[in-house]
Amino acid sequence: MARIGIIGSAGRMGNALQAAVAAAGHDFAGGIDKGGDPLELAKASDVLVDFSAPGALEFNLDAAIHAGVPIVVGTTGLEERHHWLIDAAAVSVPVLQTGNTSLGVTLLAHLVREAAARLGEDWDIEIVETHHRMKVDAPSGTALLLGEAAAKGRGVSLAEEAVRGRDGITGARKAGTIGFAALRGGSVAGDHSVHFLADNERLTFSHLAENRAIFAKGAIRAAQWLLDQEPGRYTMPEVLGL
Ligand SMILES: NC(=O)C1=CN([C@@H]2O[C@H](COP(=O)(O)OP(=O)(O)OC[C@H]3O[C@@H](n4cnc5c(N)ncnc54)[C@H](OP(=O)(O)O)[C@@H]3O)[C@@H](O)[C@H]2O)C=CC1
Ligand SMILES: O=C(O)C1=N[C@H](C(=O)O)C[C@H](O)C1
Repeated sequence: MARIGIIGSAGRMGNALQAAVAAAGHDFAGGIDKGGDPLELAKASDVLVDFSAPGALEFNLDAAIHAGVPIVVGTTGLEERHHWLIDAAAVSVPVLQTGNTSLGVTLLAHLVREAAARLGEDWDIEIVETHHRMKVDAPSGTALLLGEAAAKGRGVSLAEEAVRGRDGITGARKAGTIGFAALRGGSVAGDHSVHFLADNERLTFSHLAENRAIFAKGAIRAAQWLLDQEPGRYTMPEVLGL
C-alpha cells in the first residue's frame, strides 16, 4: 500500500484518480489544485501523480526531486522545454510521462509502429482524435504519442513530418507526412484513429475510451510500479510489460 498524492485532484482526471487509488487499496495522501503547494504534498506522499496543466510541471518536478519521490506525469500539451525538464528530473527520481496511461492505447501504439514499419510511404498516415468540449490542447497527447510511434516505425522524425491541421489551398498531400486532425465536442472521453491510406485500400486502427477510469487505473498502476524503480525516465510499455 502506498500514499499517493494527486496534483489536479479536483479535476475530471483528479476525481477518477481518487476512485482508482481507493479501488487499488492505496492511501490518498492528499491533493492540490491551482495555488496548492506541491512540495508539502510531495513530503506527505510516497509517489505523486500529476494530471494538471503544463504551467505546473516545473514546480511539480522540483517538488518530487526535493522530497525524493517518483512522479507520474499525465498532463498533455507539453512542449519541448517540458521534455527537457522531465529528462533533468529523471536523473534524480523515477519519472513516467505519457499522453495516455490506458492499456489499450499502449498496445495500439505498438501496433501502429509495426504497421508503419511494414507499410511503405505509399500508405499515407493520418491521425484523427475526438475529445470533449472542455479539452484545451490539440492535437491530443495520445495523437502525438501515436504519431511518434508511426514515425519510429518509418524511421523518420515526427517533428519534420507532422502536418498539424489543414486550411485553405494546402496543395496536394506531401508523401511521407503524418497528418493530424482534432474534433472537439460533447463529453467524449477520448477517441483516436490512425488511418493508413493507400491506393484502393485502407487500414484503420482505433481506440475508444468509454470513460476516464481506464486512464486512472493505468496511472495508479504506473505510480505503484515506479516505487520499485531507480531514477530514470520510463514509459507505459515498461509498466505493462508490453
Ligand atoms: N495521460 C493520460 O492518460 C491522460 C491525460 N489527461 C490530461 O490530464 C490533464 C488534466 O485533464 P482534466 O482532468 O480533464 O482537466 P481538468 O481541467 O478537469 O483538471 C485539471 C486540474 O488541474 C488543476 N490545475 C491547473 N493548474 C494547476 C497548477 N498550476 N497546479 C496544480 N493544479 C493545477 C486544475 O485546478 P483549477 O481548477 O484550480 O485550475 C484542475 O483541478 C490534461 O492535460 C489532460 O489532457 C487526461 C486524461 C488522460
Ligand atoms: O484531455 C483529455 O480528456 C484527455 N487527454 C489525453 C490526451 O491528450 O491524449 C488522453 C485522453 O485522450 C483524454
